[in-house]
Amino acid sequence: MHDINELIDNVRQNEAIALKFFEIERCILSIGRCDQFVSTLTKEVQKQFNVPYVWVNLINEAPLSHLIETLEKTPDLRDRVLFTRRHVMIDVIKSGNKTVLVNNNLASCREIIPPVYRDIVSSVAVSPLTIDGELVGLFCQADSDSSRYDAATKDTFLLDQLAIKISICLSNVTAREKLEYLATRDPLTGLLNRRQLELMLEREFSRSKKQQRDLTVVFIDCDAFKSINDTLGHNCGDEVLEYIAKRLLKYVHKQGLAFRFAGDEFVFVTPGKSYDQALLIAESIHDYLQSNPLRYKSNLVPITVSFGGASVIGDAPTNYKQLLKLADERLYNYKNNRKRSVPTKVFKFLNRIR
Ligand SMILES: Nc1nc2c(ncn2[C@@H]2O[C@H](COP(=O)(O)OP(=O)(O)OP(=O)(O)O)[C@@H](O)[C@H]2O)c(=O)[nH]1
Repeated sequence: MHDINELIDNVRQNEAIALKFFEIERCILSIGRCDQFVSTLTKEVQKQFNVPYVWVNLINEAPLSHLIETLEKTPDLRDRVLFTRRHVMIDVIKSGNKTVLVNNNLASCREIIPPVYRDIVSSVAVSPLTIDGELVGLFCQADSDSSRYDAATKDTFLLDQLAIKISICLSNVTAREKLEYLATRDPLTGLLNRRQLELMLEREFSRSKKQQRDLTVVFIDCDAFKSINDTLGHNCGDEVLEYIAKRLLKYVHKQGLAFRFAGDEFVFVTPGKSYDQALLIAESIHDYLQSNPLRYKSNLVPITVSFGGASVIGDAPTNYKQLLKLADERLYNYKNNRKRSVPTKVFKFLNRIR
């Protein structure tokens, strides 16, 4: 009799857990963005199972590295997502694909615990997350009670089931994000592509006019880029483009958006900045590149850029296409004036190594 009651109790408990799993899955299944996915998942597990600390470790290499920028910028996720190297994850879960419970020697998994929880948690359940059989992350639940995730007394079957469900949903959401990333970014530099520039300008142009708030567009073009390609090879040309893109992102990051327009032409847009303010940014990029040549194999390749801008308030164009056209014309005037005056450092360098 006692056994039957126990059995019935077990069935009821399993049913309750299955319902909670269903509820979690229902909440995360149709989410299309990774930031919302991590936020909803961690909050829902906290709520359904009354777990005080829940977070996700994601691998900081392919196939998820493109998510780092967005997820790290989301304030709500500061303690809910960590980017971690694969070997650090393997050190914790070893080569198995099962949940690991740790409640003594937490130092062994310190790196996978968000810094704010490190001195609070006393037991952790670490479940591997996989996409197509490859380890891509860890789903972690923790408590200040050291007996909650005790390897000696607790079973991990249900935690493994939960991790399998999360892995399937993660695979869906990352596939959707990857598609969106590929459709909006330039594959070489990772900058937003020309289509995104036009969409953004179409939107921001009318807002800027309505609010009489300036909006400046600046073109940046690498000098003698074809000669760099021809002399040092296409790979070197690619590295030059990546180097410029990185610097562009660094200088424009908090003040606007950077785009690859075409070939060796880049554009940045600074909402709220005047023409003069935006040109100061362009000058900083120019000056940095001029004094920091790119190291390519045994060469130090000098890089110079030309630039030209236009602004909504200052130049009063009637639409965003005119704004772009004006900025492009100023870039070419700038470039042609420089070409006529002095041969650039780049040409001298290339002539020397030819
Ligand atoms: N390596 C590399 N080259 C590219 C890429 N896209 C376009 N190009 C090359 O970029 C070159 C652009 O040449 P131009 O527009 O004449 O530029 P430039 O030599 O800098 O000339 P100026 O702008 O007048 O100084 C072309 O030779 C293209 O083949 C790319 O993704 N990678």
